[in-house]
Amino acid sequence: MDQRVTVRYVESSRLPTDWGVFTMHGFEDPAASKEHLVLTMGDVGDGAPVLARVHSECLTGDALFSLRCDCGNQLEAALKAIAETGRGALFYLRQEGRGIGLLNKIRAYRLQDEGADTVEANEQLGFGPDMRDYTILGPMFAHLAITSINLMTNNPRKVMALEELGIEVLHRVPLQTDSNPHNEKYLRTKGAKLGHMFDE
Ligand SMILES: Nc1nc2c(ncn2[C@@H]2O[C@H](COP(=O)(O)OP(=O)(O)OP(=O)(O)O)[C@@H](O)[C@H]2O)c(=O)[nH]1
Ligand SMILES: [Zn+2]
Repeated sequence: MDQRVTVRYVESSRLPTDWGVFTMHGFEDPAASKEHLVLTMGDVGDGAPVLARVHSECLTGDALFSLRCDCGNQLEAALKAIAETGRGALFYLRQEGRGIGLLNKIRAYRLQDEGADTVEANEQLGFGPDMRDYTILGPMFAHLAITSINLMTNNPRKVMALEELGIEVLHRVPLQTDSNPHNEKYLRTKGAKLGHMFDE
């Protein structure tokens, strides 16, 4: 395992939602001063493949109803799918703004307001297009004894990152939600520059 990964399990509790009652597991990464969550339903440690979502924090989309992206809709769709299946895991990683943080995301949005796309905006700020590090997932998967998943994502790089961690990704389950006039360009750029797979 990566020597820098210091993620530790802390505690679990119930988390009732509109779609069902999840168990919420808290993890801390003291070296990075980050706190991560996993919501599970059912017995995810029994060895059978688990329906899973690895969701990156997007405060604006997940909590503030922003139409600039598809994050809030994806979060809701993933939780619903897990509840309908009765078993699954949603990893909620505090990697806001593809790892650049909330305030830098606002800087990037400002550049996008002036015409840049999401990749150009990151680059103008001196960041790579996607600064996320998925190695933090290693201890979280190990704690939950999940070794094999069906992953809800449109991002093939996420699939590769998980396989590199030793997690078997049996299927990629597309997680597409409706576009709107505010996120059309964002979704187009993800498809054209970041490799995301979308059906027309
Ligand atoms: N830097 C930056 N980050 C953004 C922007 N819009 C959304 N994000 C962040 O992007 C992350 C979500 O990543 P996405 O690229 O939308 O999707 P993904 O996780 O790679 O792929 P899926 O699994 O298909 O959702 C969240 O952390 C958001 O905060 C943006 O314009 N600039
Ligand atoms: Zn978002």
